[in-house]
Amino acid sequence: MTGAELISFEPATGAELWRGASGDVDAEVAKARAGWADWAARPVTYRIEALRRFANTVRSHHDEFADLIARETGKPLWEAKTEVDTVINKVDISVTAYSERTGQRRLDAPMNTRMALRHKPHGVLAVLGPYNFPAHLPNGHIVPALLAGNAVVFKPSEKTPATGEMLVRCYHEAGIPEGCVRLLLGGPEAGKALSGHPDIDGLLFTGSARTGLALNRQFAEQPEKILALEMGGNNPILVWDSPDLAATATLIVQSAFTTAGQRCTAGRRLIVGNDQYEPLMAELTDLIRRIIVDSPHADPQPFMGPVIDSDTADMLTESFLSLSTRGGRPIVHLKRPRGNLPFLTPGVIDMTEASERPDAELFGPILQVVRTDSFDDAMAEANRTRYGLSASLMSQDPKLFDRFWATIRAGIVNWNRPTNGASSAAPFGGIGWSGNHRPSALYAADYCAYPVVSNEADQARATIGIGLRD
Ligand SMILES: NC(=O)c1ccc[n+]([C@@H]2O[C@H](COP(=O)([O-])OP(=O)(O)OC[C@H]3O[C@@H](n4cnc5c(N)ncnc54)[C@H](O)[C@@H]3O)[C@@H](O)[C@H]2O)c1
Ligand SMILES: O=CCC[C@H](NC(=O)CCC(=O)O)C(=O)O
Repeated sequence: MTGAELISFEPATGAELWRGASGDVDAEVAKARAGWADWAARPVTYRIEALRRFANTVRSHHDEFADLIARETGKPLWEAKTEVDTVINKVDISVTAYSERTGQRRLDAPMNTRMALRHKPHGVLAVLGPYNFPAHLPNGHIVPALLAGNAVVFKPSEKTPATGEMLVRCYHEAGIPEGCVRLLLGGPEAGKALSGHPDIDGLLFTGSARTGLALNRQFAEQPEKILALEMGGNNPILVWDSPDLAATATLIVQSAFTTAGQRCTAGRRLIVGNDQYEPLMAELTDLIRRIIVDSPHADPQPFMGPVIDSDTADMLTESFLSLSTRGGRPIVHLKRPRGNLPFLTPGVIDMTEASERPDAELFGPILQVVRTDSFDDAMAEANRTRYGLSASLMSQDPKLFDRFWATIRAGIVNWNRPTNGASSAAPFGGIGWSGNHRPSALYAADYCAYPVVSNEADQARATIGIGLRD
């Protein structure tokens, strides 16, 4: 039980947006436990219908919801609208995934018997959400979890409690029982108490590698609990013999700076052959100069808004400086144009000659560039990370893409496409410090239920034919 006050501020103005009290972990878990059995016992068609009502409820609040997300995260309104669309679309995608991956079907069986494969829910699942997609990403766990028959205790990021609250309100307004989806407000301490609670059956997490690794340790001796970790990335973009460098530059900007670089799949490291370096930097700097950084509701709409808060902006500014003190050469300086407000303009820094290239996810609009002589060196550089979420090759050569695909260590491997903007209709996840081999999106169905195989016959029949005395 905490009860401590929680306040969220609009990054773009610094104004207070929302204020409320942190929740009571024991009470929320107990309510979910009490609500679970009835929900799990309902036929899946009932749960599908309830979730379709949820999609319609969100649709009916579309503009209000997008406005809130834009205010609370600082992302542009156009982008917040796409986040709400993704929340809505998640329902149909999850229904398809449920039946394809975890529904029920017959398996081959000996004569006079049957074998059935069915799936059961785990029970009460905790969901911990990040701030960058405060509705879409937790919803990407919650919808498949509910569909499979679990109850959920959801703790949104302490930086986006208002969006978390609105998401849960939509489930309840749609008639999903209050015992099935519980909202727990609070910060990391509430997260720790929830993830360590003895009465949860698993944890579905989206957030940083630092937190994910701590959770991995916490769950190490609890094999009975499911743990799905969706974490960050230090994602490479490799440019090699790309014929249209203007188009390539747009894909790089889209990868690195959409959502002010606050996407787990953002392109963080640009690796480029020496002969294309100069013309590519010219295209890139031209394009970056045209990027509008402004408030979420500004007209014209900006490409990107501020980062989430001033502490984060301070940390990113210091990180950029620290990269230069290690020998990085700024190509486009990261700037903070509006005093203490957390607006940042994109920064690009050449790290080729640096004494050290730290393998850290800088979660903001910073792109590090490395030049190489050979494609092999470029591949080695791309794989020089403990993370492994997304990677892109920009090249016209299909043979290079074959080599890239075979050698790169990542869960999303793209060709002449951005590192981000992944589809909900495909599996989504990474390796290394990016996840624990429980991919989300289409494959979220897999970690929301466990398979149960039944060998069945209508009546008992004698089966031992040999080895018995008369
Ligand atoms: N792979 C993905 O799908 C994906 C998607 C979005 C964001 N991310 C990653 O999320 C990060 C940004 O989000 P963030 O800063 O909110 O992440 P975070 O790890 O700081 O927080 C995520 C959630 O965990 C809680 N938490 C923090 N410390 C905890 C602890 N010790 N025990 C239990 N709970 C704790 C937070 O309160 C929050 O709800 C980035 O690293 C980004 O790459 C990953
Ligand atoms: O910040 C991390 C998510 C980024 C986003 N990925 C998805 O939305 C995956 C699809 C899903 O979970 O439904 C992206 O790649 O931009």
